[in-house]
Amino acid sequence: MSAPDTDLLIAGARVAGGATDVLVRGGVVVALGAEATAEAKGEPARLDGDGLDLLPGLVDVHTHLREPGREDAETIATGSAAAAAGGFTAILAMANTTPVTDTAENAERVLDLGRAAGLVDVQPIGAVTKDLGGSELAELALMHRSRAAVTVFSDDGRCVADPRVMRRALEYVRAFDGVISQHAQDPDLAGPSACCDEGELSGRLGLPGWPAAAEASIIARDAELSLLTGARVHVAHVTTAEGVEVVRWAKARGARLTAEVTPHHLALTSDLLRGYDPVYKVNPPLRPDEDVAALRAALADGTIDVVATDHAPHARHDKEHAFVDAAFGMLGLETAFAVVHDLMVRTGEMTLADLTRVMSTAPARLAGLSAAGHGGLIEVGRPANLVLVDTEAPVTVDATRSASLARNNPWHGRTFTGAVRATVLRGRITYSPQPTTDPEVTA
Ligand SMILES: NC(=O)N[C@@H](CC(=O)O)C(=O)O
Ligand SMILES: [Zn+2]
Ligand SMILES: [Zn+2]
Repeated sequence: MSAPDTDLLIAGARVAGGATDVLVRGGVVVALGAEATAEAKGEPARLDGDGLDLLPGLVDVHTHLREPGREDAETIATGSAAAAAGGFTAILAMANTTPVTDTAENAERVLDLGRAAGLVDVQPIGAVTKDLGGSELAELALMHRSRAAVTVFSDDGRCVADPRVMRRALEYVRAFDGVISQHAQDPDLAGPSACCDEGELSGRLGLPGWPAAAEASIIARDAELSLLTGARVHVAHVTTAEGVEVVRWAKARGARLTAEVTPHHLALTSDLLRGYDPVYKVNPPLRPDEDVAALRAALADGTIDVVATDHAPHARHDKEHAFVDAAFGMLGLETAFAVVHDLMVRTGEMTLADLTRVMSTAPARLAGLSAAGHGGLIEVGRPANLVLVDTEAPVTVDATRSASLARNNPWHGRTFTGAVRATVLRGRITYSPQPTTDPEVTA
């Protein structure tokens, strides 16, 4: 997507603490402070940053867009709009579409659809195995060498359970410093109908569960395989205290292992399943209080590197079923900033700079998007991928008003402190609910 012709002046926002003006031209930050206002040409588009904080655009390493295959649940365009509304400037699209993103051609198609939508950079994730089958490796190197330049691979939705397949995949991606994002859950440790945390509650609800050991054992195995191969492993959606402990141990041993947590696993507990509402059905499942507390502590102390949404849109007729029959997954792009800010920053467990690290800088680095101008500092010469946030504003989530096509939103009716006021992709305003002097450029 080309940069807009007019300048963009973001006036008076706090950048790393101090209020300043930021001038964007040709998609790049060209001046900060007094120079920004002085140098602005003609009638620049304006964003009023008074009382707001300007951060590098958020980056999500775990998004499910349902295109191709399930455009009734989400398209690349609607998912991109949800991402922009959530303050994201780049998202990684998971491979579990129909067809699966397991070839260079399929990856390029996702990339091109993302560019056509033009609201966020959509970077395809490649499947580890053909058709997510778990046995035969997908075209890893071809996907990497394609225009899509795939560096993150995942069979997410499924665990790469076979250790020999995981080892071979790691050996392949090590050649170009790729990374495998693992849905860490041993399928042999739970029946095929598992749908909640295995524990006291699953017994009471009469639902089959996944034990924490199913997560921890795969993380431990993959840490060993990372040490063996020298390749990078990323643990998708960690959910248990045991899992966190294994991540800590793996890092202490020097494994090239990173880990992510979702906003919903940081905020919601398995108690919510008492009402059998399928909106709370997600894979891996919501866990009890002790696990949630361990996840928050691990995010705050840096054991968990990134927050990722695992945005998983579903059509109504797939989600609105009896609990056991409903699809797994919940929406997350539009609410991630509010939830994480409210839970971790407003409470004092993290600073806004920490949030920027876990939601922008670290995910950008993980996905190899730093060079493309995601994450990192707001400084002259850097691409203007930015988000303007209000850390004081209350936001009440209304599931009926969403840029996403889907409505499986677990946050409906909840109020959080922290709102996205505008998102900027290479100087273009991709989301802005507030009036600007140039209404033409508002999304
Ligand atoms: N998170 C989910 O519950 N569902 C995901 C798959 C996944 O992330 O494992 C989906 O594709 O719907
Ligand atoms: Zn998953
Ligand atoms: Zn997922």
